[in-house]
Amino acid sequence: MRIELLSPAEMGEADKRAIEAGPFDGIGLMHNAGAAIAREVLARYPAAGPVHVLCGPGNNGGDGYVVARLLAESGAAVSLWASGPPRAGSDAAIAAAECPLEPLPLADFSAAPGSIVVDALYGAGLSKPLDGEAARAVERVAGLGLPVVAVDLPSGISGDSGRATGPAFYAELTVTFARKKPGHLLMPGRGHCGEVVVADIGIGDAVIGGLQVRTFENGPALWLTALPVPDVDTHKYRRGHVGVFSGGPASTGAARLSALAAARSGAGAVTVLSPANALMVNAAHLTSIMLRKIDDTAELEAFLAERRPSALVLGPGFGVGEKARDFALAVLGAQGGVEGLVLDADGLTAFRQQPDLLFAAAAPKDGPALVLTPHDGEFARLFPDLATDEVLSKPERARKAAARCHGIVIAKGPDTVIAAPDGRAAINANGAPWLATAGSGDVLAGLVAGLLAQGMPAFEAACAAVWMHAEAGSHFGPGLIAEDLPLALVPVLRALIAEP
Ligand SMILES: NC(=O)C1=CN([C@@H]2O[C@H](COP(=O)(O)OP(=O)(O)OC[C@H]3O[C@@H](n4cnc5c(N)ncnc54)[C@H](O)[C@@H]3O)[C@@H](O)[C@H]2O)[C@@H](O)CC1
Ligand SMILES: [K+]
Repeated sequence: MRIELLSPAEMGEADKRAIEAGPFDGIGLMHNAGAAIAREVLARYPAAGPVHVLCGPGNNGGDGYVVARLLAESGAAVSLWASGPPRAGSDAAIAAAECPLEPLPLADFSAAPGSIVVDALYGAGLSKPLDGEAARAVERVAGLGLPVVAVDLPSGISGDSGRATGPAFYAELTVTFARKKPGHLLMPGRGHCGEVVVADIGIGDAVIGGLQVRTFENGPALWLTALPVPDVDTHKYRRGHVGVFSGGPASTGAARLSALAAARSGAGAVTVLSPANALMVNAAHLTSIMLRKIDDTAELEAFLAERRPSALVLGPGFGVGEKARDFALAVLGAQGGVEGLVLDADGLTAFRQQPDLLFAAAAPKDGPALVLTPHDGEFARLFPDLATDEVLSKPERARKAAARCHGIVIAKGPDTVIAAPDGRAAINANGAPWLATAGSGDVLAGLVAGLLAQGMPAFEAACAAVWMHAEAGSHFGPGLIAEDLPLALVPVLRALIAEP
């Protein structure tokens, strides 16, 4: 698996352990890093004009000296601009000494149109916003519209959080080492990186494996083996039964979108649980999906006992209030059979005054799994302190929220993060802007429930649902509305199930 995302601290540790393990020492790794970047520059810009390499004072700058030397050796016209000499005795100082080019002061940086910029100012060591000559260099490069190849990370972007606390380069290509970092996938970092290439610089899989990394890029490698595939002799109720709570007569569509998605995900049976006054509206729009009247907790408990649904969705179009809270707590307190509850939209907002009530109900280990699917606004309603903590990255926020609510948190957005109470987190990177459409979240909630109902573990189910949902949206593309999504899941599922 190469889906681990290394924080800058973990990457530093990987460097250290790789050096201890050999065969490469620090300067050896730096030579490999520089060579990988030079190779990409030569391959992608074969007819390039002059290349301007901007070097910072640390080891990111060290990589830059190697790139400048190798490009010059290959016959390219190279200018070297440095913010100052590297620290004596560092690997960067060795790389600078090996580079025959005379560095020019970064403060004087200028370049003609048609040039290429290699950004080796700051990488994993970024500790404060870019200012002074580095900030001016970012401005000049942007003003000239020059293509930028970033070494490790575009300078100004945090590898941990993807945040830009000040000016930052916009790269066309970012070449990073061993594994991606969270900052390559989190916004706004992802938008600054351009294409991201991961170069092997001699840090082995065994070294990475020894780090016990808890952050991953979301993709099939993370959950494919847990994806439910029906046995030949299966029965519809063995494929899981999903119940989706419907809102009143004027807001039933959201529940049906969830129900359809649950059905398309492979759940054997799906029932829309409707208040009496919305039964006719729901009945007029449902065919293979079943319908049952539920107006109060007693009717809900009877349904849970008789029909033994394996997962439920509460929230889409449901309305905010006591009924939402009572139903959610009744599901979480159900004895046996219920694998999970997906709480979305109104189901989340309903607990804004008393989130602890919800979190306590999800605490028992043998109870149904809780999956929350908040967008930023809903997240802030349930976890106001975490939402306003500017120090935390999005994965750290989601992790803390997951631990607090004893459930899986799907923190939605262009860089959706899925986190588990045990500290695992996955960052989704196949999101498509087409998904920003009304009802898209209802489909996601149904999809999670459909996978949960088929026995997929909650973290894996949440990760798989987010990825498949995004994949379906990207495949469909322009014109997508939420009604299209359940059917657009079919080719995505087919391709996954066909994978060896
Ligand atoms: N042996 C190794 O450790 C290897 C490191 N590599 C490179 O080394 C980089 C990390 O090197 P460093 O840890 O030296 O860190 P950087 O080169 O990113 O930063 C160097 C130093 O600059 C200072 N600094 C940070 N942000 C600043 C700002 N905005 N303005 C002014 N000064 C600032 C800090 O004191 C920081 O330690 C990686 O990104 C990668 O490019 C690669 O060569 C692979 C091998
Ligand atoms: K950089």
